[in-house]
Amino acid sequence: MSKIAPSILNADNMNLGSDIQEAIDTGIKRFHIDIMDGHFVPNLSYGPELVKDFKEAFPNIEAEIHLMSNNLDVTIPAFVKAGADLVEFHYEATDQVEKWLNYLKDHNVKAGLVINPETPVEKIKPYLDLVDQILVMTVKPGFGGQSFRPDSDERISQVKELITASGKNIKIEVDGGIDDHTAEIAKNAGADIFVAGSFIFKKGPIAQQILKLENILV
Ligand SMILES: O=C(CO)[C@H](O)[C@H](O)COP(=O)(O)O
Ligand SMILES: [Co+2]
Repeated sequence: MSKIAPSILNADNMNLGSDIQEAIDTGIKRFHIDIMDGHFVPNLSYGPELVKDFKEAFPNIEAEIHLMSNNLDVTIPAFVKAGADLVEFHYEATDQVEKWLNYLKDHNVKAGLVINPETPVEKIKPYLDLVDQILVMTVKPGFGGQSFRPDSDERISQVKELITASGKNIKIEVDGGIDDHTAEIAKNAGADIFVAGSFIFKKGPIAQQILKLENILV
């Protein structure tokens, strides 16, 4: 299974279905859908209708929701109802992390916890029994096309150590500024899943860009 989760944020909105299909044709099984609420981050993106349409069009492909919202009472139930396969929300967005991780488990949706670059890595420790995935942000959330932060490899290694010590099977995902150079840095630090947006959708033919990443990640 591909370790790459393309972020559609920088895909061509007027040709979104065909951009997604082109990526699927290379073997992609999961897409990363960035939800920005204009409040937790200073940008706006998609709503639950997009996720519903995605699942209708591509029922066998995973929709991973990166929820950049602090209005979780509204947004988590809405994206669960829309058919999300995995929802990852920010540690920084709520003081009810445990409640929302349990909500996702109760609804048979995989649960991820996201940490921003400034958040101490140890903050994830109390939640390792409840998560399927930890997303280590490698840029400040809110915009595509930023540069991978140079302290990211150390943070990924620290998350890896915490997960190994816990004995749990939790995936580490990285998001922000991933290309065929930074993917290798993140991989060597212990990342399992690689989100890439502008590298896949803006820097060349989609299939060719995915292949460049696959070659690094084998
Ligand atoms: O969560 C995100 C931004 O907040 C995006 O997933 C991320 O930025 C991907 O885009 P790129 O690969 O262009 O950095
Ligand atoms: Co994202």
